[in-house]
Amino acid sequence: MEIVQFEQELKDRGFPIRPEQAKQYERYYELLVEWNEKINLTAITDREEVYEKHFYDSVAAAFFFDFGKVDTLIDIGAGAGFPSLPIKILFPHLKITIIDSLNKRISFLRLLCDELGLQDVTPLHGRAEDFGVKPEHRERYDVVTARAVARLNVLAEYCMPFAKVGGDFVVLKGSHASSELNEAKKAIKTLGGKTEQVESLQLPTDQAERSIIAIHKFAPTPKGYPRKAGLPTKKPIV
Ligand SMILES: C[S@@+](CC[C@H](N)C(=O)[O-])C[C@H]1O[C@@H](n2cnc3c(N)ncnc32)[C@H](O)[C@@H]1O
Repeated sequence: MEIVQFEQELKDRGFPIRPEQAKQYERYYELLVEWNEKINLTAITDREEVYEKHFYDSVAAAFFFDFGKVDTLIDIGAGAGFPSLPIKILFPHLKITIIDSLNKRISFLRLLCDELGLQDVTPLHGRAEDFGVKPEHRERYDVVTARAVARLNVLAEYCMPFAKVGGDFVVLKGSHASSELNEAKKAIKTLGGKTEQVESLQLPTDQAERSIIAIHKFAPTPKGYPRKAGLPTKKPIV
């Protein structure tokens, strides 16, 4: 989608952006493409595709979940910053923590936040399973986000431990959301969650189907979760 369409779509959805925010998205695009030549960040490098499949797709979570009402957000496996950093540009008050197991991507995120002047973003290198048992991160966040990291039953084990009781896990998925949700029912319940909302939308020009799933955390995650690094993938909760 063209930049003007991106801005218009956001405006139509109730999120008009200021010129400084438009500049932040533009600079994000430039740095993504520049750094992508040195380290593998994304397969998508065309400007219009990045605006639609990375920026628009990320901020679409805000069409259904009110990030204005929360303060702290952690993004698990954010890679080049998706979905949390396009959301941060739209909601500058958010305090963001990012965890990714690839250190080169974390280095990119640090530089990106400096260049874009994004405050209160803390990128951390490591695995979700290791951070999720640390008292300073466990059950400390209002909202946990993730996109394109793992199937939902595995992802729930990575993400749910970070959410406060009363907080939410907002996950961005493609067209397989309902089968993944079925498969993840037991994991979500075991980890203290309950699915509250599943919303679908189509990307405006690509027409690809996208889903946003909001899982509410109503009870603490039992102590044994997350299990040791690698186990959630090897033996998902079924
Ligand atoms: C396919 S990329 C998706 C990146 C981004 N969320 C997006 O939508 O473009 C998956 C990312 O998750 C990270 N990742 C995978 N498993 C992880 C784990 N257990 N803990 C932390 N990061 C993980 C990888 O390093 C990678 O950067």
